[in-house]
Amino acid sequence: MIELSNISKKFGQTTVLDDLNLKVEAGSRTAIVGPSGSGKTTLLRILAGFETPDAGQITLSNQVLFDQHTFVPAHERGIGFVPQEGALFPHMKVGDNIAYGLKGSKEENRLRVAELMELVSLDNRLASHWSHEISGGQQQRVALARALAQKPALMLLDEPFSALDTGLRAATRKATADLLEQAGVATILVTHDQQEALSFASQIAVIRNGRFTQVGTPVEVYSRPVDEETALFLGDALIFAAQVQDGMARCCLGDVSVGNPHLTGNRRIMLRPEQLRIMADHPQPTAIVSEVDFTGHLSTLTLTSPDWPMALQVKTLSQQHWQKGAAVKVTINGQACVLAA
Ligand SMILES: Nc1ncnc2c1ncn2[C@@H]1O[C@H](COP(=O)(O)OP(=O)(O)OP(=O)(O)O)[C@@H](O)[C@H]1O
Repeated sequence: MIELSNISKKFGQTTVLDDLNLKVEAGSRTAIVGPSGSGKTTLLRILAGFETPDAGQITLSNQVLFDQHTFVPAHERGIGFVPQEGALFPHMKVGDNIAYGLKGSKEENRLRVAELMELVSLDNRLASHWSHEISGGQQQRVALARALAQKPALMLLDEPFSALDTGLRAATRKATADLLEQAGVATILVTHDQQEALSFASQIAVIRNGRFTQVGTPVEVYSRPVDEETALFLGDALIFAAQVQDGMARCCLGDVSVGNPHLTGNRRIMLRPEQLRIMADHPQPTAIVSEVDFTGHLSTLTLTSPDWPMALQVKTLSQQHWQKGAAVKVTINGQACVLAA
């Protein structure tokens, strides 16, 4: 569907995008996730046609959009773009915002606007409101409806949910994902929020300093991150020194499978906190709970043991028996991930 090959971009002497390659299949959802300043918006603007790369090639359904001889302008790309904020024209009513760019008669456009508003679950009566008279979540839906009006094959979303509060954010994200899937529109979402990326997309591209450090499914990048920085960026991680041999890693918590018999030597391994099983009232405890930070649903336990080189901090489901001084047994579920040296 859309394919980027060797895309690079400099602003002055600074390399902002460095040799990026990515494929997005028709009708699929990809999230580009990375810290502030990593180049996400620049990449999205390049795909939309608002910015020109210095090198590389972009093709959409086998049509070259950009290479050293070709530059298809934004309005000819058939790509929808919902920017971070300020997406709506303030001097236009909601209905006119959505109709902007529609080419039909007045009556045809009115019907199409009603159809699009229904698609994004907006009450049709809002069509006659000014954009500042509707909520942030509704404004995002209007922006989405306006982009969908062009029947794009590809939709670009630049942190479209960032201005919304937590509850509305999750609901709008789910509604957006569902409607784009129903419409069969491929989507690229840019976000610095790893949970948003993992929940929204079927393909995650992790970007750091203008390079993709890893591209894979949400489960792959979360449970098998390539390096420590990617591991920590995608969620809480426990990282240990380990001796790796014959598909097993020996670390301070015991032996754990790494799933790959070819890895050997002194390595660093990663576990996600949910892989630790912490049992109170066990006949053979291995650690002591030295701190409990209760935050409602979850508590952070600080665990210490004379056999460990350092204390472990583990976020886990709150339980009444997590008391300071409790003796616990700690075991590992699943496989550890061996990080790049
Ligand atoms: N037009 C420009 N001229 C010069 N430098 C720019 C320009 N646009 C972006 N940059 C720089 O490129 C780098 C990447 O910016 P970009 O906005 O793509 O990052 P981002 O990952 O989207 O960040 P954020 O999450 O904060 O929006 C930054 O260092 C930024 O200052």
